[in-house]
Amino acid sequence: MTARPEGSPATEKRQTPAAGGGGEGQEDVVAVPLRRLLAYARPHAPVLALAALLSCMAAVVELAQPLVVKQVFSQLSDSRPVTATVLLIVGLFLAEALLGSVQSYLLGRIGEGVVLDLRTSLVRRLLKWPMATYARHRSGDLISRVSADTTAVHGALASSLTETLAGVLTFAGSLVLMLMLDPLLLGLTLGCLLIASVSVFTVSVRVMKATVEAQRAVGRLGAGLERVLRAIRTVKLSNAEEREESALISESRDSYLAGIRQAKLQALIHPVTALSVQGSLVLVLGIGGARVANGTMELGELIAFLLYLMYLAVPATTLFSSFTDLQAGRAALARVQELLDEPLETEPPAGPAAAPDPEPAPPSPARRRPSGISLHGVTFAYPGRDDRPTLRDLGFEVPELSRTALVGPSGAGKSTVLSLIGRMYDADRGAVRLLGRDVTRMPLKEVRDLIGHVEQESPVMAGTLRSNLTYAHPDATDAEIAEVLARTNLTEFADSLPQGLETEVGDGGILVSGGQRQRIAIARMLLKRPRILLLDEVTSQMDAENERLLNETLKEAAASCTVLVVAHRLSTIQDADQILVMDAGRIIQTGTHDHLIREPGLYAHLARTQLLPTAPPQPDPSAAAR
Ligand SMILES: Nc1ncnc2c1ncn2[C@@H]1O[C@H](COP(=O)(O)OP(=O)(O)OP(=O)(O)O)[C@@H](O)[C@H]1O
Repeated sequence: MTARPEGSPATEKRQTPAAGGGGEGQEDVVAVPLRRLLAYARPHAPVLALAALLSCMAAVVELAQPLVVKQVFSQLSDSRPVTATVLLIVGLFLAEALLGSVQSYLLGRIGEGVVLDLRTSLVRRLLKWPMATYARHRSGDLISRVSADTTAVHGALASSLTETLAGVLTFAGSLVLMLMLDPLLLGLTLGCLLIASVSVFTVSVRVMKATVEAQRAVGRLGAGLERVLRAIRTVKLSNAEEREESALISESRDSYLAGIRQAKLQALIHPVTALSVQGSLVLVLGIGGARVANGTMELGELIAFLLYLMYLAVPATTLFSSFTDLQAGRAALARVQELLDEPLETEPPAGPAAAPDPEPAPPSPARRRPSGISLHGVTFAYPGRDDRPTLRDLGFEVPELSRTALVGPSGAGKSTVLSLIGRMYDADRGAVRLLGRDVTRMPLKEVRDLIGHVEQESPVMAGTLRSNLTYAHPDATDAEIAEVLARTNLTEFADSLPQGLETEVGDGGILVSGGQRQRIAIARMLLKRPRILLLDEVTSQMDAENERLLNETLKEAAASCTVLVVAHRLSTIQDADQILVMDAGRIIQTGTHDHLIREPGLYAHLARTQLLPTAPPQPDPSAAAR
């Protein structure tokens, strides 16, 4: 498969506008509707209800306090004892503190629970996307959405939403009691708060935009870092550190600038709210004081009203700032939701196990055994390249328990054929069959259980040598491991490692050589004992001795499984049972090595260029076509 670093221009070109990770930032800010945010809190409804109940109780306790204070003033003016009433106030303070603390713990729990739910759903779905979807997203941005954006949702739910709930209760209660105390003073207070509300609403929309910009910039920073770290050798060998450094710093700066914009806007909210409350305080003091002086209002009433006004200040500030946090959380959830909405790999409809499909083409006279792998009329174009199919009406059969080689020039589509066999992609037309069954009618797990695919990049994952070897067969015994190590000439290597099989091989197999990496990847698939073994250019980094040994191993493997090997070096596949020659998405020649080197065509041409003995030179017929 042609190596395609994520985030390369080709993948960015196909990125949808809403994908969010790549150099966007100019598209409209999206936010999920509030009900969708609330839907995530639904599974925690019982705890939420308890928190709401405690909120109500705290609000009632808080709202009762000014009334009791008013009572103290009345008792004092009537020269009655106030001890019991003062004790009641202290009790109310303690009760409010206790209720507040339990409520805050419950809300924190709900927030964490929602984040856990979101991350669980994300992780479950992320690993089940079709390959084309991964190409549309950048890994670093995905990581940022799973970590940073879900945390922002936590902020919106745990603090904003729930603080809003508590704030609304105290706010509404205060308003009702203030109305009962003095409707005129309440009217003045509401006038001031209205001005604040309009300004806060205007600011909060801009805060949301700035938040989204900051989140996107963090996503791009993650994606950029991931891209650079993955290819750190190339970066160093290309002397590109400074270029990459300034690109990464520029992403950090974008995030910083958006963060500063956000901080500036949020900083406006507090003074606007405080000023409106202070403005109403001055008005109430002035007008209320005058009315107390002329005897139309009691001092206790004015003090109670002022206390309610102070109570109003806290929920008003909380409400206004929670509103902006809520907007930010909705925007973050939109980025998370976008990933959750991506479709998963398609499974066949559940039903009785599919019987082998009738083979459409009559078996070829040369076919001695049933097909291990067969492709019929397969046409396939990568997403976004519909006008240029990579495979065109391609067909071939690989008899079961045989060794077939697929050869052809670079870009002919060999790795793509292997991808279709493993259902990394589905054919646009035609059928891919494994052991007589259409892969699209088999459960994905079954397809992948049947197959052992050693990819061209022979990935070695961060972890120990043992974890790498047993990745596809976690229950492998030590004896089985020792056997495959011997078959892939890795025994000496494993013994030479400081902690043997338990030695860490580094992220991406950075601590092993290219040839060792390829042999580890092959050993991993041999340990799996698949019925179909696919090998994609897996000897490219091996020395001649290891290549010879591997060929022996593959010959042995063909006694128990069907082997399809993609190779550039024809010397490695001369004794294959069948050779398929591929060019521009089609099979153009089929036969054994001895047969093909005598036939004028691409194979003989390739053999000559690799200095293999051939029949007398023939013109290359495909050269004209290509
Ligand atoms: N994920 C992808 N998205 C889009 N195009 C792709 C993708 N992978 C491969 N291609 C394109 O499909 C064509 C065939 O690629 P493929 O990797 O199958 O060729 P190949 O014969 O295996 O080449 P090589 O011998 O160099 O590995 C190439 O033109 C390649 O650019």
